[in-house]
Amino acid sequence: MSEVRVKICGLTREADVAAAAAAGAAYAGFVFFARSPRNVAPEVARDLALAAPPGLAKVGLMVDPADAALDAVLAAVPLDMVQLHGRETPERVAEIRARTGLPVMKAVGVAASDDLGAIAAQARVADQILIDAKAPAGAALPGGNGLAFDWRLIAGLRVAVPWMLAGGLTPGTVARAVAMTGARQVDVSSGVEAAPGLKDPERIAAFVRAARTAEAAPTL
Ligand SMILES: O=C(O)c1ccccc1N[C@@H]1O[C@H](COP(=O)(O)O)[C@@H](O)[C@H]1O
Repeated sequence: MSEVRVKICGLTREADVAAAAAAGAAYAGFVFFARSPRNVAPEVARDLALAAPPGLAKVGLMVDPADAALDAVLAAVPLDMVQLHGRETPERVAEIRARTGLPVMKAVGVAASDDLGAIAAQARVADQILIDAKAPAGAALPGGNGLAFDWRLIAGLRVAVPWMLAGGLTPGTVARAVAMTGARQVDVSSGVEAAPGLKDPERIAAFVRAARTAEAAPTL
């Protein structure tokens, strides 16, 4: 079985990009969302993206972006994928995919079994699905809250496109999350930080190691 692929999200400094690459991450995420402590201006993200070595895919995270915001980010930053973390409908996901010409990963928040239908609906148009913990009502951020959900809800789930598990993962929990869900890709932000927006290279390395040593349970 191939190794679990890791995305380190919310990178704000060149040293964090270097740490993600050195640890063996497959994806580096940049957040374009003003309310986030990980928000980066497009010009900053451009420098970070240019500092990323080949093989590290650059993902731009946006929340319900207007076309003008999308265009501004895409014009400045050499991205490999767009991550949509808002309330984008499947129709809007398809539109953004066509507009940007990039693969789109659509985040779906999960708190209960009722939330699982959205995964199948979005998988009809998105290139990848990010299964994240649903943000609590009134949360300032739709993601990046360091909260996990009940992984049993998605144990054995089949998704029509590649998917990634996110939500409150840490170096100490990621192996169990992979074993319980069968995830072959995982995404982390808060769990590898020294402070909001500042990654810790040792935690990044420990996370990637732990994710890769995890044995996934077979899907049902
Ligand atoms: O990280 C952020 O600040 C953020 C802001 C707005 C939407 C999503 C955000 N992060 C994404 O949330 C998940 C889970 O993060 P965590 O590990 O629980 O902190 C992750 O996919 C980030 O890509």
